[in-house]
Amino acid sequence: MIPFAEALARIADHVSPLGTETVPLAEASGRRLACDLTARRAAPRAPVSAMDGYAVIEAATQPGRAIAVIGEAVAGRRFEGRVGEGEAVRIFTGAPMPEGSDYVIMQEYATRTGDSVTFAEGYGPAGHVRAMGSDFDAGDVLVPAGTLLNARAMIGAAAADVAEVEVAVRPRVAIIGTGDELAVPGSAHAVRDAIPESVSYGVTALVEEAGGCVVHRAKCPDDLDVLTRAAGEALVCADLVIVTGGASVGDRDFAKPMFKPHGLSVIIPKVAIKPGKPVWLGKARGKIVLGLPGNPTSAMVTGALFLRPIFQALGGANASHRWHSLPLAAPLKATGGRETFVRARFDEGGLVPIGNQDSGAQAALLEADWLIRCPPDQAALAPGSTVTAVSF
Ligand SMILES: Nc1nc2c(c(=O)[nH]1)N[C@H]1C(S)=C(S)[C@@H](COP(=O)(O)OP(=O)(O)OC[C@H]3O[C@@H](n4cnc5c(N)ncnc54)[C@H](O)[C@@H]3O)O[C@H]1N2
Ligand code: MOO
Repeated sequence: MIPFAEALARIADHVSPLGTETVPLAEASGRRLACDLTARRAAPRAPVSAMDGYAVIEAATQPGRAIAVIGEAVAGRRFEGRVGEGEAVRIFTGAPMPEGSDYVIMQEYATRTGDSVTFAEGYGPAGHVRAMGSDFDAGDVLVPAGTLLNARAMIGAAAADVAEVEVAVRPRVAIIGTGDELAVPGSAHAVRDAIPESVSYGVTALVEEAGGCVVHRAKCPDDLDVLTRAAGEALVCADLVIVTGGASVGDRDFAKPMFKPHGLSVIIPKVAIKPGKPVWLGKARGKIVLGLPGNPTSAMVTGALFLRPIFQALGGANASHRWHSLPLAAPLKATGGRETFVRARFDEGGLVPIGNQDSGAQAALLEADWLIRCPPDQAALAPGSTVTAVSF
């Protein structure tokens, strides 16, 4: 059994990048960026209006005095002339500010009569002008290499004005669920002693969130021959094979033995964490194999803690977690001899450990969106204490 920090270090040491490919921007969502994306132009490229209204010279404008409207500026087509004192240009949101103007009065304060406009009291103090470069400058790195292109990052990528992006090759993942008791969801109720196979569904979602693609799924009984064949098939079609269950010490725990004939070398044997100490990592036929414990909560906790760094490493990024220092809003129990990841939810006042900390829990997972990282033998903590946590 090795400490969690050592397990993360071994992932960084043993999991190599799969390489990169270029894809059209429209297909880049969910992919991991391989190179920095740099802005070709500032945004805005010139000062622009933030409102629909009238562009004027602030110092030369006063409420109640009619001024001449000399033209129009729209987003994508500027007014080519110059605004002078006592003049206004009709302007719309996003339009470049006409030369000479420095201020936009919202149309809600304007009364238009033919070619002149009068403004009501109270239009200030904001001038509603977005300064050139106020969003970003030419040459700024908008999206750094290694970023998983989520919704917000896609905006930055497109704003960088690129048609295609270089991304990490999407890891192909196979998931093998092991256990005689497992039935396809929808069929378990009809079979005595069967349970719905839930873990692979959660693991699939974790894989997809991390930028991977599940290419193969199998659900196998605890039969070493069957499992060994399943391991062989999975190793052919995937870059990463995830096997769930059978990781412990029971007579029918075959997760490691099923990979032995395929040349398994163990990188992480088990990890001194709670829950999930049976989690393991190895390599077989040049592919990464991750073994997750069968208990659903243990599988999700270890999945979250290990899949993220594995995908980062496969994608050529630094393998790391984003740890947060957050306050406790409820008491936290003392930890035992293993580093412990307490499932918690975030309330207004801070983190609240959820009631059911059983590693076999399924229903309680829905409540928990944070993991509190507790060192071994930590004393009980009172509300208000600061803890280290990672999103779950
Ligand atoms: N004598 C010992 N027993 C156990 C130890 C130990 O150190 N000594 N470790 C315990 C810990 S910790 C865990 S975690 C579990 C993990 O065991 P396995 O990885 O071998 O998991 P299974 O025995 O196959 O299953 C455990 C539990 O989870 C259910 N399960 C399994 N797969 C799924 C699935 N895909 N979907 C839903 N539920 C699943 C299974 O039915 C069992 O109830 O071992 C402890 N034992
Ligand atoms: O560590 Mo196991 O994953 O607690 O039940």
